[in-house]
This record gives sequence, C-alpha cells and structure tokens, in this order.
Amino acid sequence: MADQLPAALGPLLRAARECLAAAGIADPALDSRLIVEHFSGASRTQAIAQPEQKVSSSVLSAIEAALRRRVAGEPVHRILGYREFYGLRLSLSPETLEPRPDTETLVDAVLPFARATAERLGECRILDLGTGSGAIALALLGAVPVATATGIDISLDALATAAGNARDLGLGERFKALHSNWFEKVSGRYHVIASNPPYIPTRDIGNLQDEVRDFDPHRALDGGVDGLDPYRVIAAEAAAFLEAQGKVAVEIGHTQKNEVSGIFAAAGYTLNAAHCDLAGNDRVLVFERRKP
Ligand SMILES: C[S@@+](CC[C@H](N)C(=O)[O-])C[C@H]1O[C@@H](n2cnc3c(N)ncnc32)[C@H](O)[C@@H]1O
Repeated sequence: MADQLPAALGPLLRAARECLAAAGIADPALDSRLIVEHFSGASRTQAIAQPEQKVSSSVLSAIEAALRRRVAGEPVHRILGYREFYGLRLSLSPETLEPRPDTETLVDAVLPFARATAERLGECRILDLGTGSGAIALALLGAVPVATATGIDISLDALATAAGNARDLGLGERFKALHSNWFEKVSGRYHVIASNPPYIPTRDIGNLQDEVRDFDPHRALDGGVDGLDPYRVIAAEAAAFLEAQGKVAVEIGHTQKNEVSGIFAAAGYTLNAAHCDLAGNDRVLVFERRKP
C-alpha cells in the first residue's frame, strides 16, 4: 500500500479515504482525516491550505500501517491511542474502555450539582467507580476547579492510564487513582458518586458490534447474567460513602431504566432525574437518599 500512497498531503488524504471506503469502513472521510493528521502532524488547515506539502517516508509507512489496522476492523481511536471526551484528550490503553459520547450525558447530568456544591461548600468530592481512562472524573475536575476526585478501578492498567491522563491535563493534584473492587478499598464520603459500570448481560457480549466486542476490554462491558450486577453492588453500598445531600449518578443500558430504578428504590433511594442521550435513549439516572 505504501508504494501507492502519494506523499503530498492532499492526494494522500484522498488515497487514504478511498482505501477505507473500498474496505467498507463506515465513515472513511473522518477516519482517514484523523489518521493522516495524527501521523503526519499536519493540522486540518494545513491539509486544506497546503495540499502539495510532502510527508516523509516514515510518516507514509506509519499511515499505511494505521490504514491496514483500520481495514482489519480496529477502531480508529484505538489506532491513534487517544479519544476526545468532554473536550479533553484522553489516552487509551488495552484495559481502558474507549470513552463514548453517551457518557458525556452523565457528566452533563451531575455538573450543575457539582458546581453548586463547590460554590456552597468551597469543595466537591467525587467518586468515579470504574474510572477506566478517567473520563467522568477528569471531565468533572476540568469543569469544577475546586473539585477533587477519586477514580477506582479493578484494572491496574486502566488506573495507570487514568493517572497519566490526569497529569497530562494538569489535573493530577486533584485526582487520586485507587485500585479497588468497587467500594472495597474506598474510604471517606463524597458529594457525587458517579459510575458508568459494565452493564451488558454476559450472553449478549458475543453479539456486540465487532469493534466493541473485539477491542473494548470485556471487564469493562460484562455486567453479569442480566447486566445489572454492578448496580446491585453500588445501590447496596453507596450510602456509607455518600454525603447526606449527595447524589449517585449511573449510566445505564437503554432498556435498563426500570430495573435499575427498582434496584436503587429497594436500597432506599429516590430517582432525582433521568436523562436521555443524544439519540433519545434512556442513558443516565441520578439518585438521592430517600428522606426519612
Ligand atoms: C464501562 S467501563 C467505564 C469506563 C469509564 N468510566 C468510561 O465511562 O469511559 C467500566 C469500568 O469498570 C471497571 N470495573 C469492572 N469491574 C469492576 C470492579 N469489580 N471494581 C471496580 N471497577 C470495575 C472496568 O475495568 C472499566 O474500567
């Protein structure tokens, strides 16, 4: 493929797009642009304004390798090694879920409360259960300058990535990565307990889109037999770590609103708010402790 790839940016972009389109990739224009810009270091403006600008042969080889991986089905952000989330660039690693735009709904859902808490108390302590790349915690820290967050995960690889992301974003001083099986090693009380837990029923994992099934870590996806195991743990144990006026916000699968609401209701919570994602699917539930 390298022999066929032209060295000038404009024709290179076109050839990359045609290569991905021919392979049936869903959005060849976007993916080819991301790959060419990332490996060449050229900005979007440069690629448009200076189409004749040449890239080196090592850059061409890197682009060729990336296109091969994309053609073989690897998601483009796994190839780039990062994904944007809530305006933050987050590095990925083998055991981090690729953060999804749906999860930005969770950040939007708790942000007003986190801001109000910070304003009222001069602090806002956040616990992010199953932090992965750190997406939820770091987005909230980025938006609430006095907030602090603890991100826990069962995966040491994910925790190292989350801590690295926090440092790279200048949020390292306010983020703590903690290795824990849900609440096992957690201490203290939090104003916000947030989680995007694994919520796919085990039997459905095999039917997921290839890009998800083959490249996202199964530990980040598998929510047990009915997909609800993590919600049972969170609902049962969160109260001991929640400030009196605190909120628990969870992302859910789009069919799980009633079941997850029921699990939290049985554990003494009321549903404070339900939010849909951009596609209009039920996606985020926010709970508070039922008043005695
Ligand atoms: C769906 S991913 C969410 C990652 C990240 N919060 C996001 O929204 O992009 C779920 C995360 O939960 C973690 N996890 C799975 N089981 C866990 C457990 N028993 N205790 C703590 N974390 C767990 C996984 O490693 C994974 O990082």
